[in-house]
Amino acid sequence: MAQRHPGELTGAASTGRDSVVTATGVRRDYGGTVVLDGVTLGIRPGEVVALLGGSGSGKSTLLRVLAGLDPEATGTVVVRGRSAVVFQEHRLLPWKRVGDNVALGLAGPDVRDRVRSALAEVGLADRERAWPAELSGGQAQRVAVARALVREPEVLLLDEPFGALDALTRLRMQGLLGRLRAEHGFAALLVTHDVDEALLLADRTLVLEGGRIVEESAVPLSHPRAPDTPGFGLLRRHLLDRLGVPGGATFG
Ligand SMILES: Nc1ncnc2c1ncn2[C@@H]1O[C@H](COP(=O)(O)OP(=O)(O)OP(=O)(O)O)[C@@H](O)[C@H]1O
Repeated sequence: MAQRHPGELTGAASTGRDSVVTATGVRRDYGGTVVLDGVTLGIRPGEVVALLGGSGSGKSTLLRVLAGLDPEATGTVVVRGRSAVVFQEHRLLPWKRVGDNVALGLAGPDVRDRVRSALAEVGLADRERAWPAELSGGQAQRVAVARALVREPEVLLLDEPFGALDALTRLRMQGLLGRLRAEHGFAALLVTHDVDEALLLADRTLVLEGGRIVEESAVPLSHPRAPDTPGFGLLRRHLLDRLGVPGGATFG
């Protein structure tokens, strides 16, 4: 896998120079089974792209490649600026307090202030000294978001970040992510199974199937969005059809 630095991109992809993430011809197989078969995509600065696809279609594999976590993949990935990853599981270290988890790997005199500010942004200003085991699932995932935010990323890579949460907490977290994105302007790749989540948050949706991006749709809906936002139902039906859930949309 070629991981290049800004300035080295030679215009190889149509996704090109105005992208904060550019992947070109990404391939990955596991023991001869091809999971990614030449994926090319770009994400523009500040753009939220939702990556949909059936179970096992390779969404998490692609996200790991974009995060630089898969040395076995081939192709080219260029990420301009800092990126941070949020996984479905919070991945907090149980032996470190919340604040120390958020501060992990950071250095400098202002780290504590930055940690406090990130925790305040996710509504957990008062939990800096708590242990991960003392948090609810939603709170732990908010700490994971704070840990990503504190790095001031240009790109957030989100792998089913709310997939393990109950429906109500999930809705709240979607709202939080939308607000943080509006305030900070980071770009994001959001891996999700949830068509509604994709349409609530994304500027564009991609569908991964057979190792390739087979579908790309703009989501030209105004914010804030809800399932009764005009146009939402049509897009929902289109995506569900594309994902092989015909008739799955009941409104629009
Ligand atoms: N470490 C691994 N070793 C072998 N096969 C793997 C490995 N990781 C993933 N796979 C396989 O690669 C395929 C894609 O997996 P991946 O987790 O990327 O899919 P996904 O679209 O994220 O799935 P889901 O939506 O169910 O999380 C699956 O068939 C999976 O079994």
